[in-house]
Amino acid sequence: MEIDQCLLESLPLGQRLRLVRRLRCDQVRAYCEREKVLQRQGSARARPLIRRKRKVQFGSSDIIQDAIVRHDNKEVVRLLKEGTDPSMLLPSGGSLLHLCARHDNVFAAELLMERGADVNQQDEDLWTALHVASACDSADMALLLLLAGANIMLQDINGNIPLDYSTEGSETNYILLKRLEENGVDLSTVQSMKMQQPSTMLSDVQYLLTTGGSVNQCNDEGVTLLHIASANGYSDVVSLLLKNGADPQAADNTCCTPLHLAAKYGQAHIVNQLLLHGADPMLLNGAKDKPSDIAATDWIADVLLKAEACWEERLRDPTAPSLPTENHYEEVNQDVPPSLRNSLTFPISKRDGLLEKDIMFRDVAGAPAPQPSQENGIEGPSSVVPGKLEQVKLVPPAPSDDLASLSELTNSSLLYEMQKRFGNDQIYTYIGHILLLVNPNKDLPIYSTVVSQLYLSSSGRLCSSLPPHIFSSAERAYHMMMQERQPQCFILSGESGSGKTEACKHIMRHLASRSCPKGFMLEPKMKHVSGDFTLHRRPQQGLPKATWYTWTQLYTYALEKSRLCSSAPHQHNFNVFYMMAEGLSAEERGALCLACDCAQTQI
Ligand SMILES: Nc1ncnc2c1ncn2[C@@H]1O[C@H](COP(=O)(O)OP(=O)(O)OP(=O)(O)O)[C@@H](O)[C@H]1O
Repeated sequence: MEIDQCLLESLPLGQRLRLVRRLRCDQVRAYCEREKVLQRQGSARARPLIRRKRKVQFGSSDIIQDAIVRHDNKEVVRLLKEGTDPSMLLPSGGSLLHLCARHDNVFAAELLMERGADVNQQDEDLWTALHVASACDSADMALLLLLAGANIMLQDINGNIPLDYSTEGSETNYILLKRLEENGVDLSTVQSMKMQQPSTMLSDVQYLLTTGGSVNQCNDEGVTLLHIASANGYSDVVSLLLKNGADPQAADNTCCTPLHLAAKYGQAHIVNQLLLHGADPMLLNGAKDKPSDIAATDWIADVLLKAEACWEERLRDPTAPSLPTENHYEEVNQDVPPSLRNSLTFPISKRDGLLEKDIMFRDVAGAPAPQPSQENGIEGPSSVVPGKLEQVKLVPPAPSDDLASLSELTNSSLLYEMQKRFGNDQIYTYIGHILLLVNPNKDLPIYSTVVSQLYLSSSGRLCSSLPPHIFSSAERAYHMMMQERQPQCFILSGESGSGKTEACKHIMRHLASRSCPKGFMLEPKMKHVSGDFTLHRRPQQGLPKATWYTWTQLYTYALEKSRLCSSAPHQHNFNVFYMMAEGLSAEERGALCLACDCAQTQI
């Protein structure tokens, strides 16, 4: 209904109001009609979508990997019978046999080898399945691989044979030594075989010099001979290169100098050599780290920090000495991961993976298992005995680490991935910046100081070669706090018993060791008093347990007392009550007035 404005103004007030009211009513009615039609159209469009069942389909390669990890050998047999390729390569360049060795699935390994899988297949770090079995101390697997003809002398890109990754005194170590003995190879032969590489490089450099070649030539990655020799610890080669004019400040494409690499890979003597030849300890690499920031050992970091102080002093006073005089070279090599000593000349970019692999698989038989958390859940870094080897098993990164990258994110694909990951002890998963945690309800060797240090980063960006972890979320929050100069807050939400308190302890431990690596104990301020924001509860029904971290203090606020006396349907009460109900004796229950039925009903 349309009204002429002039006509409207000419009407007396009472009529005008009635007319306008009618007009408004018409408008509202028309609006409601339109809404209804739109809703009908919307639901008509949505209905076929609901009826159409979505099916998530995975390739046979994913399914067989999953079956191997879960030890579902019937499934492995079925898939192989249906024609799944036993020699397929994994994204890491490894084979299904590597996966079997990683998860100690001897039966599946046998099946794969029967069907022609290559027992000596090497992954991109040149690890064979036997390297993996040795690192994981899987004696049965090592034996099987050796019986199937695995080459015990194959070297990885660091020149290490499987024996180098086995733990002295372990069964795997014994099997490997026995096999070497049977083949007439003694340890000195192995050693000299490994030493061949530096002498080959030395003679190559000598040849280059006699033919007038440049010692400063670099490859496509900007890596010079001095980078390679420094990273690998080839002292003689480094001396020769430096004597013949190699540039100690040469930077590769990631702005790393030979000093960065020597520091990072724990080559203490090379660090000394380079500093003596004028290498600048103040130069920053692409990640804005000085060599001292990425040093593999405290000793090297100390030497570099002293050198930095001298350089700074020299800027003020050019007559000051360029280097401190003391030298403790002999003390250092024990700290360097064995796999990184006596290494070969392989692309530098490869070496990061090896350093991490070495730490991931470091699993010392006889080494004490990680101690259960203290009452406050926070082991101060001071509690870690220096030099003690800790058990660490991180699962290598996988494409499913971030579910946000799945091409189709539905309930079923999400659940499938989470279940698969859980079975593989991958309890952490990203969805973008959110970290999902599935409570493993068992101790996993992924919270030691070594792991915490692995996740330290100078920029707050997650290292792509590390799997999702609560430490990386803590690290991110720390960097956000430093960048934005704003307090940061973690919201831990989940059902009772889902692991929020444990997660909180791990965050605290990481932040504590980051803020004071030399160690201090935090006050036990955490108390199990609060309720939590559960997954099922709407925000107005309960508030999240909120935790603020202010360097040394952790406050846990109990904001949800209602959960004690009036649980909503399908909601759990506090975990501790279920434990009490199950674990307390009749007397103890009586003393706590829990004997009657109403107490049971309460939980
Ligand atoms: N990351 C983990 N690794 C190993 N065990 C864990 C982990 N997280 C939780 N747990 C186990 O689950 C139990 C319950 O976890 P936690 O107390 O953290 O749950 P919660 O969510 O804080 O529970 P509530 O809401 O009742 O306080 C722990 O006592 C521990 O045994």
